[in-house]
Amino acid sequence: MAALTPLLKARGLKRHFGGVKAVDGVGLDLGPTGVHALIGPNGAGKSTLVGLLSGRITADAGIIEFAGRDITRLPAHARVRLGIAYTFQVTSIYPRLSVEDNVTLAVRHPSGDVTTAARAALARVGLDIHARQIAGDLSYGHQRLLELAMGLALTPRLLILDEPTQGLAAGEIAGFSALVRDVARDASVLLIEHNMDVVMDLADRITVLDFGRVLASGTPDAIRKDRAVQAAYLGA
Ligand SMILES: Nc1ncnc2c1ncn2[C@@H]1O[C@H](COP(=O)(O)OP(=O)(O)OP(=O)(O)O)[C@@H](O)[C@H]1O
Repeated sequence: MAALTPLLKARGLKRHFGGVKAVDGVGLDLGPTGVHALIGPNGAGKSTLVGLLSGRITADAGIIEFAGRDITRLPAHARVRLGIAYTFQVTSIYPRLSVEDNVTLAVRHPSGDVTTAARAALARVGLDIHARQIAGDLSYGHQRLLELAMGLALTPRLLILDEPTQGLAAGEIAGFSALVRDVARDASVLLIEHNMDVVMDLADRITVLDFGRVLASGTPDAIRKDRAVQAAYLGA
């Protein structure tokens, strides 16, 4: 994998908010497949970093390349078109619309058969039987699956999941993890996650942020053994 060109490559990314160095010189390589987890204490800069990668937040400095192309200044919608999908930390569905309409709306540029893509995405997360239901009536766990379907309908090359298991029951987490593992077979998944069991179970690689900087990056095993990570984050 190290010899392959990464799908996404970020170097020297910076974003400060007043005196707060939310992201302060971060480099990141994401492979074309697999799960890369982004972890770190509250306020470490995880959400800001994914905001920079998805284009919702503009960088003060640094460079982001996606599939060999400089996307640093591209707006978010153009990045979606290139294959970067993003699901939010809080549910972002349209509660009054049907499940299927939510997914159809998520596919912004209507080239190709949107309905087929929407149905395939719903089937993949197991919500096809709820397609006609009003999204706001779904259970919380199903709403999170709907969000995943909205991301998958874009057939992303990179899927960014911001705390996807937050608020899910243990049984739901197992199902969700299986799905993420399946998605990561042919796409890159960047997972922001506080649940360390989920991280250690799913991640091929982990990057640890602390105070807006990369504290460590490596395999789950290397991260678990890393002294600086233990001291700053894992509390071991
Ligand atoms: N729009 C903003 N304006 C001012 N400060 C901000 C803004 N966004 C983030 N910050 C600050 O930047 C730092 C990093 O925040 P960020 O949300 O990226 O961290 P995080 O690792 O995602 O935290 P959490 O795990 O709690 O979601 C924090 O100190 C936060 O208060």
